[in-house]
Amino acid sequence: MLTAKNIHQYYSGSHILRDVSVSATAGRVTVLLGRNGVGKTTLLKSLMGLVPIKSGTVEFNGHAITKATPYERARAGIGYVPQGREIFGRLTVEENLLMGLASKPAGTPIPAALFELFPVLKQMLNRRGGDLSGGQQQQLAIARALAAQPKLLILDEPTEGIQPSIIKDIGRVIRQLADVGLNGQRMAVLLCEQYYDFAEELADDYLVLERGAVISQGTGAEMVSRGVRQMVSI
Ligand SMILES: Nc1ncnc2c1ncn2[C@@H]1O[C@H](COP(=O)(O)OP(=O)(O)OP(=O)(O)O)[C@@H](O)[C@H]1O
Repeated sequence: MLTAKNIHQYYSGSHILRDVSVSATAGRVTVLLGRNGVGKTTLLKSLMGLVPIKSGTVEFNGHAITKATPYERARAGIGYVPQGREIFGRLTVEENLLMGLASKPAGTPIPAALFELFPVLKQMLNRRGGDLSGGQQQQLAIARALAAQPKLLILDEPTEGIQPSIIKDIGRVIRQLADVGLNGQRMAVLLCEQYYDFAEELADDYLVLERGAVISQGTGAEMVSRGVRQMVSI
């Protein structure tokens, strides 16, 4: 579904991503791990087109999207949940969800399946985003990215600052999205995560970044034998 090859990225002269290749496949959760500041967010932003890559290629469903704008990538079927959630605090939950439909024709409804995944959002439709707890905001951010029914969901550290019970719910949702999708179509999930146990439990595939380069990758089942926990521990 998504294939990115040989990505190099720089921020004002510093080499941030070094020849990174990554792919994501329908029905599978691919986990991106690495310590603070190794370039994980930069990689996800590059895949979403939020920062232009210096060199390398990105293909989505067989089409080159290397030069596509974030809007075009959203229209092509990529959903993005940014680090820190970026909820519109003054807008209601419903309005936040409608923002997720910006790439769809006017009048496209919010998929009812979202409220089955996150029942709490249904009860809070008229509350302001800023009045929700951190965990509820994270659920809202995921639901907003799902509103346009993407084929690939990219999540940047969805467990950051979230209480354990909601982390469990989010983990269940991610598994369900990969296994059966929102409406029966299995999704590809690319998840950047610092919380190792959560990552290991969900990973069908993994890759580890260190100083902008991939130092290990394989299937989720190989994470223990390859010592991935030690690679990312501080
Ligand atoms: N806009 C920017 N301009 C210049 N340097 C940046 C910018 N954004 C990030 N960096 C630097 O690029 C490197 C990679 O940052 P990035 O946020 O991608 O790392 P990360 O692995 O996601 O870290 P974290 O886990 O802390 O979110 C860091 O050294 C960071 O300081």
